[in-house]
Parts: sequence; C-alpha cells; structure tokens
Amino acid sequence: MQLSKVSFRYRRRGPSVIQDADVRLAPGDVIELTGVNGAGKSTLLRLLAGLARPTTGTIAGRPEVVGFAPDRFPTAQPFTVTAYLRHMARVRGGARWEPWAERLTMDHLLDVPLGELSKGSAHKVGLVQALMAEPGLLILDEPFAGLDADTRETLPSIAAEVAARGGIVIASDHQGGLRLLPAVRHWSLVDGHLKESTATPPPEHPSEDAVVAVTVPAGELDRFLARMRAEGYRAREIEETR
Ligand SMILES: Nc1ncnc2c1ncn2[C@@H]1O[C@H](COP(=O)(O)OP(=O)(O)OP(=O)(O)O)[C@@H](O)[C@H]1O
Repeated sequence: MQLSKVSFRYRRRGPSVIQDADVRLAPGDVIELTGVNGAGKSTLLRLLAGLARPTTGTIAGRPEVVGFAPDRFPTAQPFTVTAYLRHMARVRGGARWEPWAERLTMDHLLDVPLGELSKGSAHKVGLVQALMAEPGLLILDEPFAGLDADTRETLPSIAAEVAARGGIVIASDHQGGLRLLPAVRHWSLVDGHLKESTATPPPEHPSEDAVVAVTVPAGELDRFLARMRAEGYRAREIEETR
C-alpha cells in the first residue's frame, strides 16, 4: 500500500491536517502512530481506511478487507451486542465473530444493549467487528484506551497474528502498548508531517533476562508458545525431568 504526497484539509481554506505524506506499507507491517492531541492521527487513520479521501495525493494498493476500530465506538444503535455482531458478520459475508468475543472476554456483555455499554466494553465491540473479517489492513484508533488489563495483554498478540498472516496493522497509541512486539515501525505526526523514526525505544530492562518456568496443559502448549513468541519472548518447551 502506498501513500503518495497525501495531504488533507477539512475545509477548503482551512489548515492542512496532513501534509505530503509519502509512505509505503508492506504486508506484515505493524505500525505505531503517535502525536500530540489534535496532531491528525485519527484523520490519517480514516484516510488509510478509505473513510476520508485525500484533498491531494493518492493512496494505492489498499488491501481489500479493512478492519477499522474507531476511538469512540458509536453506541447509539438499537441493538444488543449479539444482534449487532451477528448483523456485522452477515455484512462481512458470514464471518465468525464468536471466537473473538470469547478471546476478548465478552460473554457477560452479549445481551447488553449497545447504548448501555461502558466505554471499554463498547471499544471491545468495535475491536470484534474490525477483527472478524480477517482484515488485510487492521486499523486501531487508540485501541488500549479504557481496556481492562487482560485485553490490553491480548491485543499485541492479536496484532502479531494479523501481521503473521500478511496483514498490515496500524494503531494510534499514546501508551506504547505495541512496543513489546518485535519490528514495530514508529510513525509520528508533527505539524502535519508524517515522520518515521528508526530508533526503537530501549527495552525497559536492557541487560537483564529473567527465566521463568510455566506449566500449561499439554493441549495448549503450541498456542501458548506461539503467543509468547508473537509477543517477542524467547519461549521453548522444557522436558519434564521428574
Ligand atoms: N470533522 C472535522 N472538521 C474539522 N476539523 C476537524 C474535524 N475532525 C478533526 N478536525 C481537526 O483536525 C485536527 C486533527 O484532528 P484528529 O482528530 O485527527 O487528531 P488526533 O491526533 O487524532 O487527536 P487526539 O489525540 O486528540 O485524538 C484537529 O485540529 C481537529 O480539530
């Protein structure tokens, strides 16, 4: 996917929110987008999603299936969570939403009307509708805001899995939630200009390794190891010696 000299302004004589963004996204990229409030992160994400069109410049090669989880999921809709997700699954050609709802621990929310959801719960519904169609481009606007600890921990592995099957993942994030993943690209928006920084933020504990042993049911071993590796840890099976 290629952005070529992309600029965007909301009003004809208004200021350019995005100026001359020239950037390429490759399958498997995970990108963290930062910038101060009002820098234009949501605007850039909407341009990438195809929900807004560049004022000038072009965006080419957008993957066919785009999943977009907005920063504020629109809850003013007369559905329960299940009815909404079923509807979205039909729109998405029979996509499976149930495994995602389970993974994001939403069982207790399924019968709740959208309008009665808390901010974090509504956000999870937005995540499920974005993930269910196996997007080639997954766009997450402030995905960690308001999420409970379990879901915050799950999200990086989900991003890594989407990338591992060739999807592009881009998330605006103030909280560094994706930084543990290996090979994350860092974009920042400053005065309308999109900059890529090559410097990876230093690990929190640069020279210290801790080794832990974890016991998991044999049937879950492969999934557990894959999840740990997706999050950038070195993980291997140890032969039981006792
Ligand atoms: N619909 C709109 N009409 C006019 N201006 C808008 C509109 N939406 C956003 N803007 C302006 O565009 C600029 C960028 O907004 P945007 O929401 O993209 O920033 P952001 O980086 O996502 O901010 P935040 O971190 O607060 O979510 C801001 O100056 C904002 O006021």
